[in-house]
Amino acid sequence: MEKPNLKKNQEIELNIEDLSYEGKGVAKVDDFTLFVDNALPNETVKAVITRVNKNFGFARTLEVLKESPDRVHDIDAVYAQTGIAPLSHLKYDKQLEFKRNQVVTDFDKIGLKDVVVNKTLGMESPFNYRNKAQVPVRQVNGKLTTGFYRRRSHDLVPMENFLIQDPKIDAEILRVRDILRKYNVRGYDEKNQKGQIRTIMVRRAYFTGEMMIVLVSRTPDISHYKDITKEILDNPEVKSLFLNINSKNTNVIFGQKMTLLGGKKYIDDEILGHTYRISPRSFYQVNPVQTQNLYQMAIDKAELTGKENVVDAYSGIGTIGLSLADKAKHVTGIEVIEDAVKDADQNAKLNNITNADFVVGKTEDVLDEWAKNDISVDVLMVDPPRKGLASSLIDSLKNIKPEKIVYISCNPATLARDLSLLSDTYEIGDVTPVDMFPMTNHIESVTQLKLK
Ligand SMILES: C[S@@+](CC[C@H](N)C(=O)[O-])C[C@H]1O[C@@H](n2cnc3c(N)ncnc32)[C@H](O)[C@@H]1O
Repeated sequence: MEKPNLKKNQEIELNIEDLSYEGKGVAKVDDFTLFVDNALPNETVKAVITRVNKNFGFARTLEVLKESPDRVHDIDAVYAQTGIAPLSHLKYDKQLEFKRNQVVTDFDKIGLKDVVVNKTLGMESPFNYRNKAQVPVRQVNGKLTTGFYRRRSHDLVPMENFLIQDPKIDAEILRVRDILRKYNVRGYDEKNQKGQIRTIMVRRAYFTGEMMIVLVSRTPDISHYKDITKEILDNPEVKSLFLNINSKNTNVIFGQKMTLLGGKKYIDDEILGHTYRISPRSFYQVNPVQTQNLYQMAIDKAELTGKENVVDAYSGIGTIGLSLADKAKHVTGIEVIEDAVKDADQNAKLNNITNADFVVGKTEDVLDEWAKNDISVDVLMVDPPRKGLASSLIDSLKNIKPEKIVYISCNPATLARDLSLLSDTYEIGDVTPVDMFPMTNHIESVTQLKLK
């Protein structure tokens, strides 16, 4: 392939042919692929080239010259330029179609052409759903400012309405921002490694309204921190306030040191009628409405009769295992983060659940031990991170042979890979994508596997 003579900052007219996995328009210039922000298939756009790599490049739409009927107009184009809502310019029903098509494509690629992929289960109201915000903070024009990153950069786009977050979280971010401004606390200066606050994290429990705030600072020396603590806790919904110190030049949000400034160490929320305790570092699903739909679907696919030993692998704070405990003989959760396991143990007690316990460890290590010791599992629920299941875990599963596996996935590519590896031992049921992340390109799905 001859690389065309394209340069950064060059303006160019492009015909968009497809939508990439990341939700970018795909255009070809003499067979050279450009990924274009805020562009849809069948559109012609005027764009500016933002990067040229060896085999592909990136561009940003400046003007839509010929428009797709699938484009949405009433949402500010600024959202499509940031990583927070990269699909907000696409009609919602088309977003759901796009997500289903991605799953179909990934299954086709791996050779699982016969697996049925159902329609994506969407939301009735696909905005303001997130119960957690991690908002970057910078010093802009001499003021501590909150917003979101422009895509593929750390440039802050100042924002007050974040479109997909709980509006009470958006309001709280502005209130905290103003308190910090009042005491002359500075926003982070990434380039010069100066300034203080780099992120404000807010979690708001959907069912109880309790809020947790974590101020992530480059340095621990925040003057007036007692006044700041008092004013932040003046909002009676804020039940927990932490200061986290992260002095490294890194994309990882939290540093090692997490100090409680005021209130309690956790907040409580409810899912499917159970109460959960959530610590700042624990994984907790971000879309409360769809989480209940997702969990219910997963529990239904487990087809429990009350006699089963169930493993909830990648259990987080125990939400899936505890939601199904009353339908099983016993539940064992496996989770690598110790704090989350402590939360899970606490959550079992809080809900008077006596047939569930949780172990700290990697699922692949724990189940390898179980395979060696002939410990049986009737039903396995797996909800791994994006990288999917370790290959050693697939080997252990072929020895342990649970009757059923329910696979909750947040990455259709690794789901397809893992199901293909298990397909000699398991019958693969239909796959249902569940839209946990409207306006973004992220795809969650649930599948049932039955031992052949
Ligand atoms: C997608 S989250 C699911 C959590 C939980 N099932 C829920 O719905 O809230 C994945 C979880 O797996 C944990 N994790 C990551 N790698 C792991 C591993 N190898 N073994 C066990 N847990 C792991 C993470 O800490 C995280 O809590």
